[in-house]
Formats: sequence, C-alpha cells, structure tokens
Amino acid sequence: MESPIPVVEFLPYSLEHYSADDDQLVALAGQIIHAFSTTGFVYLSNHGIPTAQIEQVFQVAEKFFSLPKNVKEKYAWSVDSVHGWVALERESINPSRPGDLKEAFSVRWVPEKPSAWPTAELPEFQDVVLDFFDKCKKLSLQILELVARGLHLKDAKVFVNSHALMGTGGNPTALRLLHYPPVPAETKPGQVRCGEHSDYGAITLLFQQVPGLEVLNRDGVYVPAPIIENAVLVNIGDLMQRWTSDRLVSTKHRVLLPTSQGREQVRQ
Ligand SMILES: O=C(O)CCC(=O)C(=O)O
Ligand SMILES: [Fe+2]
Repeated sequence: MESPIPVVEFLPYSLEHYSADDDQLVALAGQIIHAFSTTGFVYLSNHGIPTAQIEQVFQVAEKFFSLPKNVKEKYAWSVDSVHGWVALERESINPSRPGDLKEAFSVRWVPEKPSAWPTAELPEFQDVVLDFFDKCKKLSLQILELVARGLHLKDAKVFVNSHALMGTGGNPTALRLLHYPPVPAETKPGQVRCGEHSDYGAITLLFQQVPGLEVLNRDGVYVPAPIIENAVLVNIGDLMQRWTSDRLVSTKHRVLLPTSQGREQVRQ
C-alpha cells in the first residue's frame, strides 16, 4: 500500500557520505519540515546506518528476549536507573487500555554497574547496543540540525546544542528494543501491542522489522506505516511540537494485535 508518509532521499547527508552542499541541505531541510508539519512522520532513505549493524541489533535483542524470565528479571528496569528490561504488560502506553502485549529493553546512560547489562549471558550485547546508540545519536543530531535550518532559526545548532549531553546522565534520550511475542490464546478486551500515543520527546527514530505500526492521518484515520527498505522512520514528539509552537506536529500512532495469531515480532 502506498504510504501517506513522505519518503525523503537522505543520501547526500547520510552518515557514510556526508557530502551535502548548502543547496542540498536547504532542500533536505525543506522536505523534512514539510513532512513534520503535515504528517509528523518521515522516512529517510539511505541514512547511512549499515543494514548489517541494524540486523545485529535485532539479533542480540532477540537473544535477550529469549532468555528465561528469571534471568531477564536480573536486568529489570527500575525507577532510579530508567534502564533495563520492561516485562510484558508492564506498560499501558494508552492508559485506557490494558497492559501492552510487548516487552522492552530500555537503554539509558547508566553508571558502570554489573546488573545493567546481560553480559554474563550475552557478552556482545552491551557493545552492539551502545555502538548502535552512538550511530543513532549522530543521525539524530544531523536531523535536528536540518529541522532548525528548515525552520530558518537564527541558530541552526539550537536543537543540536540542547542535545549535547545525549548518551550521558544529563540527557534522558533512550534507545528501546521492543519485542512483540506471540499473541496468547486469551487476551484482555482492548489489549494491543502498543496503545495509541504520541511520543513525548524531541524526535524518535524507528527501525522496523515487521509491519504493524499505524499512524493517525489528518482525516483521523489510522493508516499503516509500512517497512521501507534502507529507510528509517522518523517522527517528532510533543516536546518538539511545543518548542515549535505547534508548527511541527506530534502525531499519534499505535500497534494493534496481528491478525494472524502467534506471529513473533521484534521491533525497535
Ligand atoms: O513498535 C512500534 O513501531 C511503535 C513503538 C512506539 O511507538 C514507541 O515505542 O513509542
Ligand atoms: Fe511511539
């Protein structure tokens, strides 16, 4: 199905090439602002985070979520660290629905402590995830710079500078590995994978491995946001809507239950 979400060719400013001249940056910034001020979502194709690296992250995530529950509990999310494993049905992102049928591993900056990472079971997990965090951080900062340029702000680095502490204790940016396990035979009325919500931050990068995400369009109808190869889906959150006095829109989205029961889904 054709996506109502614009696809923008990011190659000139990709993490790998980085060859954009001023005219190209102006054009990219304009396309991104158009998308964020209409649907609030945009696909950026050829962003430059290698496919193999993204696949590696999905693989370690899958390995982590396949660990027994009592092992995952050793790495559970806590209010003090806001980092770690979030159990199935622990969150209702739309509070009027029952707990979401998903589990997650939230990655935030954490002081070195052994219980933060499942190194005993998965020695590669921490490095794979943190290398990916770093790439996402670089890409996010480039997008944030384009947003400021596209809005013709005097200081094109204003959003970049407000995220200078990303990846440290002074900034709440999180990388979330999401796992949507097979749907149980019995579900609660109204239960879904991920309830209707808008994101609360500045921007979100979404790497999709299976379909399921739906985005509210301007007619108030949820429409699929399909997977587009070599593209990352980017949306803005409530904070960015507020910072831009509603010029950019933080759009609601959700993931319902799959129609074919029992499908294993891992998303990030
Ligand atoms: O799994 C998805 O595609 C949606 C996840 C999401 O919207 C979120 O975590 O904020
Ligand atoms: Fe979201």
